[in-house]
Amino acid sequence: MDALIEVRNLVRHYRGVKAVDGVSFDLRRGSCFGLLGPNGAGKTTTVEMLEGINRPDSGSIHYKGEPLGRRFREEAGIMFQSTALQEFITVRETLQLFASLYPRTLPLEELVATCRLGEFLDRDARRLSGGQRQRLLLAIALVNDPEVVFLDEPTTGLDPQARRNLWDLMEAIRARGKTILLTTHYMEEAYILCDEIAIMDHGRIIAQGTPRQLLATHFNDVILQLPEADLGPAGAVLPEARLVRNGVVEIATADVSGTVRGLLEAGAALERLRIRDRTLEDLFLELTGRELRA
Ligand SMILES: Nc1ncnc2c1ncn2[C@@H]1O[C@H](COP(=O)(O)OP(=O)(O)OP(=O)(O)O)[C@@H](O)[C@H]1O
Repeated sequence: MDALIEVRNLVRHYRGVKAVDGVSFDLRRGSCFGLLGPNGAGKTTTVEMLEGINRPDSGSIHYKGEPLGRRFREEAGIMFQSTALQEFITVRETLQLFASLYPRTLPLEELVATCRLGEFLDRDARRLSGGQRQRLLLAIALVNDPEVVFLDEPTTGLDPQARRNLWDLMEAIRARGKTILLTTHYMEEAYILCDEIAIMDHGRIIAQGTPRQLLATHFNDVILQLPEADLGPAGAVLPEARLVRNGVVEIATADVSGTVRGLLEAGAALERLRIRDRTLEDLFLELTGRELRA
């Protein structure tokens, strides 16, 4: 897979704040690339520079080997975090309005079917639920049948069901060969949807790779979870790697048998013991010392 977009050494300051501090990556054709990070990491600023709506102080962005220009604008689709929808017009009219801005567009029926807008096509576009609104914004991003789609935190604020619905739509878009750049603070979302992930913090990429690669490179252990109340006297002799979350102790270990034996010998009750794999959330915590959703 070759690079559709090449990003090199992007830097962007806002009055003393280095929002983006030397970011480089390739967006490969047909892939879903995830930019992950906490609030203020620099994701939106990075995406806005790729979208051509925010100018870098330095660095370069090439689309199909050329600086961003008319070709890029015609072939890119953008789903903004918030788009002011026109008052008193329906979903159908909103789509027609956006379609009128492009020389080449997808047929309306196809957009409606892809984004499942059929049920509320004639409703005032401002009277939609959060999930319906995101589906409309996604349809707007697809109106010109783009090659590359930018999705900036598309599922933030949605309930779990609506989030899953949107994931299905994103999968369907990728299955049609589109290239996707997604920003999110949801690890699970990135893990499920993305071929490649870059984790950002303080304007820099601090880790990059496929979700599996990232976890395999950084971890060779699993997490044992046990309610703190069940530790009993073992609490005093616990291995160092422990973390208490909502009353549950987490013990990182590469030697499950040995650790379980040790806990039993030290008097812990293990009926409620759980084992979980490492997640991207753990990776972020390990790399930065902070929780991702801080
Ligand atoms: N227009 C602006 N003027 C001044 N500072 C800004 C502006 N936009 C962003 N910043 C600052 O730049 C940094 C990066 O912000 P950015 O919005 O790119 O992060 P983000 O990772 O997208 O965060 P979020 O997840 O909250 O959207 C933050 O410190 C932010 O306060």
